[in-house]
Amino acid sequence: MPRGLLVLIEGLDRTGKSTQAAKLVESLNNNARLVKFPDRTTPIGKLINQYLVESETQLMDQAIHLLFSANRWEVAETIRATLLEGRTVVMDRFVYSGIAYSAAKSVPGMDLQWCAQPDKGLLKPDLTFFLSNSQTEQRAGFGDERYESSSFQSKVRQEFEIIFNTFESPDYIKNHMVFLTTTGKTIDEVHVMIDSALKKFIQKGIYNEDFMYF
Ligand SMILES: Nc1ncnc2c1ncn2[C@@H]1O[C@H](COP(=O)(O)OP(=O)(O)O)[C@@H](O)[C@H]1O
Ligand SMILES: Cc1cn([C@H]2C[C@H](O)[C@@H](COP(=O)(O)OP(=O)(O)O)O2)c(=O)[nH]c1=O
Repeated sequence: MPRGLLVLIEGLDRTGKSTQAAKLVESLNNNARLVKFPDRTTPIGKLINQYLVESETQLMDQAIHLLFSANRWEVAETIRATLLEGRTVVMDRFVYSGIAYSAAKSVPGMDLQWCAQPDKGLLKPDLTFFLSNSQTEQRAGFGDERYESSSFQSKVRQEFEIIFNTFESPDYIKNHMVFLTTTGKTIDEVHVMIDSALKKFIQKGIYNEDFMYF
């Protein structure tokens, strides 16, 4: 039995990632599994949630970075097992967010290499969608959480670009990443873009049984 596909939906805050991840899983007849990061339901995830929603919660930037990474390692084995069952796993954020948001803080010593280290060894997605939207600040809920300010988001965007160009080969970017601008597009229109890119990816037959790793 062929393994399932590991699909990632990435992007800045309120770009429609969760909406699209849920729609994608639904369109795969619920045979796919949705995994959202941060997973706020685990004990580590509860701490992360507190940090994000309560501005008075203080944690060293290094500590919260490691908690976000640990939150991914908590479910790493479940993700692998699901893929080996032949089911697709759709992730809503993953390692790229972990590196980009922490690096955007410009904390001395927390450079890209430092930020990337704790996630080394996690499975790398077969296909990543990166959603961009220039109107997210007008969306419901923007500004409710710690990182949701225009200036910080624009720093995060720059870090994402640096990460893709530093850590990923042009070949990986060409074959395994899809950048979608969704400004002015409805939820359904974005879904159609994602669905057709996924079908094209499967048709090309680029992914194989071997897993890739960060
Ligand atoms: N294409 C779209 N057009 C308009 N509103 C959208 C679109 N996609 C998502 N939204 C809305 O924007 C808000 C944030 O969407 P969400 O999927 O939670 O984003 P994220 O997971 O990236 O933070 C929600 O209120 C959602 O209904
Ligand atoms: C997964 C992850 C998210 N984050 C940040 C991004 C978001 O600002 C915040 C919460 O993520 P998320 O719940 O996806 O927020 P949103 O729905 O607004 O996109 O946590 C990190 O800083 N590091 C990480 O490793």
